[in-house]
Amino acid sequence: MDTVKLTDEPVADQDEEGLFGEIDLVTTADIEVPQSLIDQVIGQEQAVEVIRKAAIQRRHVMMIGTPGTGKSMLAKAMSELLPKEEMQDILVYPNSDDNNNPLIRTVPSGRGKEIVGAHKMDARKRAQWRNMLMLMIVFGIIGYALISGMLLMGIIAVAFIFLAFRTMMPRDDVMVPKLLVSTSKDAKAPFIDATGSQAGALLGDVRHDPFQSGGLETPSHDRVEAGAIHRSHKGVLFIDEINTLTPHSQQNLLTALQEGEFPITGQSERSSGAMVRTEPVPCRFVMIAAGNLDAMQGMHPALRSRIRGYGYEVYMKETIDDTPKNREKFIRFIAQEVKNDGKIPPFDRSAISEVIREARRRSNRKGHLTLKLRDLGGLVRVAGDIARGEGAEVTTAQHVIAAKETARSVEDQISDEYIRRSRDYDLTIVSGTAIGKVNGLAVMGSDSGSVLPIVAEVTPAQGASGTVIATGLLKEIAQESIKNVSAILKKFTGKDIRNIDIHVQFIGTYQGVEGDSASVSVATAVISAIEGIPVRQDVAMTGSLSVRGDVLPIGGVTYKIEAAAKAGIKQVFIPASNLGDVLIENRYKSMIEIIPVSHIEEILERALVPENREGFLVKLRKLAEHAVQPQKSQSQTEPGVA
Ligand SMILES: Nc1ncnc2c1ncn2[C@@H]1O[C@H](COP(=O)(O)OP(=O)(O)OP(=O)(O)O)[C@@H](O)[C@H]1O
Repeated sequence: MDTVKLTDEPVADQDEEGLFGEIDLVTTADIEVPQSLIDQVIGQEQAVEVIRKAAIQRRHVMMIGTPGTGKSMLAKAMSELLPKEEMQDILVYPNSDDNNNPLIRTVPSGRGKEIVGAHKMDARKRAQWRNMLMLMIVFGIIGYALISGMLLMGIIAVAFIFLAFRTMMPRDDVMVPKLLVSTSKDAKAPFIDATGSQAGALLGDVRHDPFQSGGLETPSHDRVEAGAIHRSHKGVLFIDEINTLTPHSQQNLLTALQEGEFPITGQSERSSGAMVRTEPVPCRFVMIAAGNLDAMQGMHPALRSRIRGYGYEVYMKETIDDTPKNREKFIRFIAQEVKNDGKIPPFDRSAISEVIREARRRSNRKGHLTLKLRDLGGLVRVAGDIARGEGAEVTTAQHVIAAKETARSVEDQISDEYIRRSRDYDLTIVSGTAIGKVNGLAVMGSDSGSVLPIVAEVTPAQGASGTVIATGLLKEIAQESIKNVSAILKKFTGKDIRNIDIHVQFIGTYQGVEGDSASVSVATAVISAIEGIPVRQDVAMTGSLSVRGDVLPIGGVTYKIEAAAKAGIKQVFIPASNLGDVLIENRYKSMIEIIPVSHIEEILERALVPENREGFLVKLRKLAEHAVQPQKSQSQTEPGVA
């Protein structure tokens, strides 16, 4: 069993040669940033290929993946790639036969404004003519009244005429069509983001009219509003988190996709707009639906089937291999973010190295770089802002390191706060020994670790046979993993656990425990409780456990080790197969010793207090020797034991 020495050399120095390979640059200003959006996409080659194909054929696409991996960027890029089409303006006209069924007309791009302008001009002329006529009549009456001395009668007649003109003559703007969707001739295909839209914003709406009579009403065609599906006519309609749309909206969206046109009606039942329904309005858009895996479950099956039948589904990658070619792309990514921001100074080689190191760290996987580039872009911008604030010409590694401190996730900040609180109340003890208590490790959110104390207690069985009772906010996999621990207990304690109930408590699990990475800690805590051997509290551990006691890899190892170091833990046991994933910050390296392990026995040997463990270890070895003979047949039955 080895402990791991991590050097304290700044990474920029360690890596710089290998990191930049053939690339000759002083700062990111030397890197050329591609013009088109699709060429700016990093690491999602498969998605890029799908988008290119789908654009040529005008197919729909569903992109599933983690937020910030470039889904909306690809959707925008698709609108740039769509084959050039004649754009159309959409107009809505009053219908003299049925006021509640406004008419829809499409005209070539740019004509819509001209038509509405011409109608308005006409209406203005008619209004001027009418006003002139009214003035002439009024002056005539006043003149006659003055001559004939019937002034009072004259005033009454003028008022009557005025009212008659206002209420009985049709209003001139009533016949002016409304420009529902306006496009310009040279514009690219529209890109409309309808994420989180209510039914009205998505499918169009007709506004309510509080004055529905007496000449004060607004004509129904004037109250019609286009929806995102209409505004994206001949372009791209992007909907992220598609599962958040109501089933009713999804059903209507499906109809719009199938028909290529969709009438607009008032979406609120109580509004006067609900009585209005236009002729079908064209909406031939390409839909890009996006979301994480949950989105697929919440999606209307018919809508999903429509996309599958007439388009592509693509899964967004979360990491890419850490190869020279991919690192080159990452350098270009930093250059892109700097250029797109426009205000921050370029990054020098040391700053680039630091960002790439962070990309490795955030990938949570050995030999990989993260593709959650929105977050990484955030780090680039914060580092740039710090450099700019200092008036620096270039952004350096120091600025990136400072940015990492500033741009910490809320989970990370909460985790610190939790560590402080648990110290105040002695919830997490990082020194001395205790029976049945182990410092486990957990991940909060996606990038923050925390120490998770686990306590076990053994009592005589209440029922016919012993049970394992776990408390704390445990999700399904965590519950399952605890059941599996009983197989280990039989093997490692040699005791018949039918006569005992084992209680396991996860302390302070406000966020809930997912996954089975606490199973080594549970096993150690329970063995300690059953055997009455104290566990060192200055150690922490993480790892999944096979029913045979092998320690299996887990996620988030870097963040877990950092959390243990922050809490004051001196040694941490991690699965040996996770060793390559460890990319902890330099400042933690001298604070903690990392011990890779392959089997629970290695943990027990180290974590149980030496004075008390010898008898147990001798027994353990004997049990292991016994187990060698029948191991083959036993291993086939073990997985069923829980
Ligand atoms: N693959 C990528 N290549 C280059 N830049 C990227 C990539 N992914 C994300 N980015 C950067 O992150 C920003 C945000 O990404 P984007 O909005 O496309 O993510 P998303 O997957 O749509 O996330 P969400 O689902 O939360 O909307 C982009 O504008 C871009 O600057």
